[in-house]
Amino acid sequence: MSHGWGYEPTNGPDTWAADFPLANGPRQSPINIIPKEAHYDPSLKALKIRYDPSNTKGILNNGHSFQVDFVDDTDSSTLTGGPISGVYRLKQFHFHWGGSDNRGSEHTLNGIKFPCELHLVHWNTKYPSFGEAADKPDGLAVVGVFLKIGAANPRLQKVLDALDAIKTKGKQTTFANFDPKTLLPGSLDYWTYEGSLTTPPLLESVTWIVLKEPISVSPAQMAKFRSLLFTGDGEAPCYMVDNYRPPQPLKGRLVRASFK
Ligand SMILES: Cc1ccnc(S(N)(=O)=O)n1
Ligand SMILES: [Zn+2]
Repeated sequence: MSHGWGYEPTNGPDTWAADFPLANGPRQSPINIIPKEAHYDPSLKALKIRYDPSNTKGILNNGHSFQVDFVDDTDSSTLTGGPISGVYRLKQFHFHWGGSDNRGSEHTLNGIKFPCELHLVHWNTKYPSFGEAADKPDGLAVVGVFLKIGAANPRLQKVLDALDAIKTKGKQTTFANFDPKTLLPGSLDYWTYEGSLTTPPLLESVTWIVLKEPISVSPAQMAKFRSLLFTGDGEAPCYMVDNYRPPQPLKGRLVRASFK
């Protein structure tokens, strides 16, 4: 029985191309961002992010990360402006992190890894649903935020306090009235490029919007991320760590900056 994809040596990023040939495609993510090689584009608009905390639906351990899901049947939690056209609706947010503080992010800056990276996933409402949008070249927009070791971040705590209830794969619990905007840094300056989902099916449908300014996370808070399990109840436990894909070839793509 073929095991599913994951982040272990036997099923990790270097093996994904076997089942997901897009892994070697022309617009794969993440990438290493080299700020000096990014092109300032004065035509890029400011990001407009409006989230309604009452859209928060729940929190789930999906066996690869954990995600906070949002009701997306109206335009009440949206991303507009920035490099995108039209209205994109918030679907969920999740994180990627390392087994220690020297790794964990998917995007890197001048080759530097952060301990963690937040992804806020949005889909283009020109399509009827996330599922319909997910395989279109302009279907998704993901806002990426780096987490940097520093003071404890009080805005993360409500999310981290919910993790005890979703320790194993498949567990979910209620999670309500959370405003993901509180997780964003003060500056919304960003880099943007055309890329893909960073986990299978690796669909090349994502306009990436990576914020320049990180938010803080403490070592103790990172330990909380690492307390989750990849494995389900009754399976030999495997801690959920190093759930990140390394940077992929740029293949001639332009990385634009919204700031000088
Ligand atoms: C919803 C979803 C699926 C797969 N991968 C991603 S990611 N890591 O590119 O944001 N998001
Ligand atoms: Zn992600």
